[in-house]
Amino acid sequence: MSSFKSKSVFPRRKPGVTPAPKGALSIYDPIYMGLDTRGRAVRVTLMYRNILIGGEPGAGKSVAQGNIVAHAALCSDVDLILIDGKIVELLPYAPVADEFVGNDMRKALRVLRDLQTDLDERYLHLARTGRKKIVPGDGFRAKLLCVDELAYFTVTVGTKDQQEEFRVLVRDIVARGRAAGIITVASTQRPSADIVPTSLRDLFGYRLAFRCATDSSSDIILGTGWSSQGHSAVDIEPEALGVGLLRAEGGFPRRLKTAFLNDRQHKQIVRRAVHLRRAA
Ligand SMILES: Nc1ncnc2c1ncn2[C@@H]1O[C@H](COP(=O)(O)OP(=O)(O)OP(=O)(O)O)[C@@H](O)[C@H]1O
Repeated sequence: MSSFKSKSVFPRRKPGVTPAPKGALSIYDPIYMGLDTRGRAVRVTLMYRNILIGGEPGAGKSVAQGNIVAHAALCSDVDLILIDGKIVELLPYAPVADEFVGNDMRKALRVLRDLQTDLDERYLHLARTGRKKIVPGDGFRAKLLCVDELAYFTVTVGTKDQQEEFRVLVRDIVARGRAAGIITVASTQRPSADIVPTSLRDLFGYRLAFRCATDSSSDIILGTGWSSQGHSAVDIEPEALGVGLLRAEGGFPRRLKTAFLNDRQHKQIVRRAVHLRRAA
């Protein structure tokens, strides 16, 4: 995968807020995810948050993830770090990514280690300035880390040591990233305790469960106990592609149908994002 564009790693930008190019979005803006059962728009604000997306194969995870990445690509204030074990889901966004990693464990680990170093720098900056979170003007741009599919890197490829390092790095980035302006979007088609252990899943402020095979898989995404209260992604009809249960920190799961961008629309968004990012 070495032919993918790879800019110098995590450049530090000059302090001060550069005016956004005309028409650019912001990662501080709510991201449009789709419609709820009453036809109302569902939006999530991912800045200072993370989102875990799970569900059985073909249920709609990549489409949901694509909506988030599309929004982020059109923002002038966030860098994209895309890790895609399946390669094809996020590849269209490689031209606007600071880092794109395909099915390459060594590169994935290198990129995550760099991100962890960046995280350390951000916390040092917070400690020095006596503040609790990174804000615009700090000289640290927001970053969006998207990992598709967690299981690929934690159980399928690489050695046991590499898989463990991957798990530890992702957990640290999810745990400390919030305040530091590093957002994680992680997807899995295997919502099981070994892929998404409690120590990891509890760190996600947003959970999005598409159809799951069992109540326990659904609970792994949404949080323990929701299925026994009648909120289970098992109840989503198999033909209801793109229908999921979205739960925000402290809230009830809310049924939504995600917005669907086709390949042509993604291509158009990437072209626009390339233009916006050059102008930024
Ligand atoms: N919101 C939606 N509206 C219409 N169709 C959708 C929607 N979401 C998903 N689909 C349909 O379902 C198909 C599978 O969706 P998607 O690729 O997102 O599944 P997935 O959960 O990522 O699967 P896998 O785990 O195998 O990668 C899409 O190609 C599309 O045809």
